[in-house]
Amino acid sequence: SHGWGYAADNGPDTWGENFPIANGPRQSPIDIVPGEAAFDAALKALTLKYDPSTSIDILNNGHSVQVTFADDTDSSTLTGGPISGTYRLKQFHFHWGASDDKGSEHTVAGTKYPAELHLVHWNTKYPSFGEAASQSDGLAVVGVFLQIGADNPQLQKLLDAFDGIKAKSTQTSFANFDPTILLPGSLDYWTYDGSLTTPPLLESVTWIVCKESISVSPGQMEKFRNLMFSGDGEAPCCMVDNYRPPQPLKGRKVRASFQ
Ligand SMILES: CC#CCNS(=O)(=O)c1cc(S(N)(=O)=O)ccc1C(=O)O
Ligand SMILES: [Zn+2]
Repeated sequence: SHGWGYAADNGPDTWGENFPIANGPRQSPIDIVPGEAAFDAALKALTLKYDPSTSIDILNNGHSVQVTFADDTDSSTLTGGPISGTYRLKQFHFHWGASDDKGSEHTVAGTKYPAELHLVHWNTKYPSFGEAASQSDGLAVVGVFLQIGADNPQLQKLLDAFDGIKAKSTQTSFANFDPTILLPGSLDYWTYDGSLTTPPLLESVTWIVCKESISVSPGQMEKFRNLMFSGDGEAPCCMVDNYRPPQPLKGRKVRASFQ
């Protein structure tokens, strides 16, 4: 099997072969230890302003399920928080496990959540996402943990679209979706300097991880697990455990926006 993935022969432990930055100084995800995160009163509140008309399609890209947004204007943006300037929403996607005891990328004092949502934004001081992705302040990803609980009706429209994108490299239109409905009630967050958690693992991400999680039911988790890493006509392989484990902190400080 060529190309990176999450299996034994192409998973996170092998990524350093083609992407040596995998062993770099600011890799993600990390284990967040609340007791070691310093409250920083200078951190601003997050301002997330999303225009549902910018949602375009939902895609199974062979690594995750992703909803892509039009990012040619400042219609859906992230401002405030630990960042300066305006970052545009490009896409959101998830990471999850084969069972409810794992699946998130970030962990909190060693605790794994069953899934984690990532909303990817890029700094408009750069001309494009691709250009921003290679800059140390180019990207900002908001992470939200999903924890097992009651059915989450806000996820339902997303989950209902999964039947049409079961196989790798399939997509369907996905209009008028407002990702705000996926956010927790509190936007208290931890923040640190990190990287993409998939190849090319670029060290260009300001991570903003929400302290409060959103709920997902066991039945809803099964819908994520029915997606496939494999394409039509390939040996079927369920899309599960598409998460990178926590990476060394290497002296980085994690700050908290809350006391
Ligand atoms: C150049 C380049 C790049 C990365 N693209 S991404 O930021 O949308 C992204 C970000 C992340 S994550 N987990 O780092 O937010 C995962 C996957 C993707 C993706 O390509 O699908
Ligand atoms: Zn991600």
